Amino acid sequence: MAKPTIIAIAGASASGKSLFASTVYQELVAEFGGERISVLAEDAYYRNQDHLSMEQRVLTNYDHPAAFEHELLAVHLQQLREGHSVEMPQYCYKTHTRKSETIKVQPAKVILVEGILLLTDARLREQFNITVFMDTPLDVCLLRRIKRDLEDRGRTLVSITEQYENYVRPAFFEFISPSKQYADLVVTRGGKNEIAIDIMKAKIRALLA
Ligand SMILES: Nc1ncnc2c1ncn2[C@@H]1O[C@H](COP(=O)(O)OP(=O)(O)O)[C@@H](O)[C@H]1O
Ligand SMILES: Nc1ccn([C@@H]2O[C@H](COP(=O)(O)O)[C@@H](O)[C@H]2O)c(=O)n1
Repeated sequence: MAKPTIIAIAGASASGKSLFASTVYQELVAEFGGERISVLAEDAYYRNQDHLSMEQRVLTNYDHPAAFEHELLAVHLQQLREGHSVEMPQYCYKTHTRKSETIKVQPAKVILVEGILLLTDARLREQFNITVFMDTPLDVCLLRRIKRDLEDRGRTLVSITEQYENYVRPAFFEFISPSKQYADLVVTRGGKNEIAIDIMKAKIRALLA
């Protein structure tokens, strides 16, 4: 197989990365089938915390680069680049650790990967051929994050606001926002920006042609 093109989609929490990646992925799978494009999530590479108590897990700063096993993600991207499948971990936001099952990700001509800190790590940046930054206003992200964390991640309003003030907002200014300099493409208005979705699909179609 010819070397794949790895496309990274970064940006703040709840900026629309997953929605953008999954919309592009699903619409292209409908056209080309599932064998030519794969998706990975940086969140799947949060460090395993099985050895910690629940009280300790809650105290982890999940917005700091140290929370991620980026070294494993870099190895997996390299293995996919070389045409090997990988076992991507699965993560549970309610237990703050990995599930016991993994998901097999097949090598493909185009690989999408999305996550908050992807562009902050030079080892990962080396692997990316195209980089995208979701530039959604932080107040919009916060409102979406509150709704999502209440509905999907088993959080309370108190825990969401404490985590946001202590970790999420500071990490945006320290790590995420400065990493925008590494983006080839900056997308405004989140994961429903249809023009940006069409541009990304057109680029991928050209790569798959
Ligand atoms: N442009 C948009 N308009 C309305 N809702 C959006 C938009 N982009 C994302 N969302 C919603 O906001 C939430 C967070 O989006 P998501 O793609 O999961 O963000 P991220 O992966 O960056 O954390 C989801 O519920 C998603 O459906
Ligand atoms: N146990 C965890 C792990 C991560 N988070 C938060 O998830 C955010 C990253 O995921 P997005 O889908 O929002 O990009 C990050 O900001 C962490 O704070 C968490 O709350 N708990």
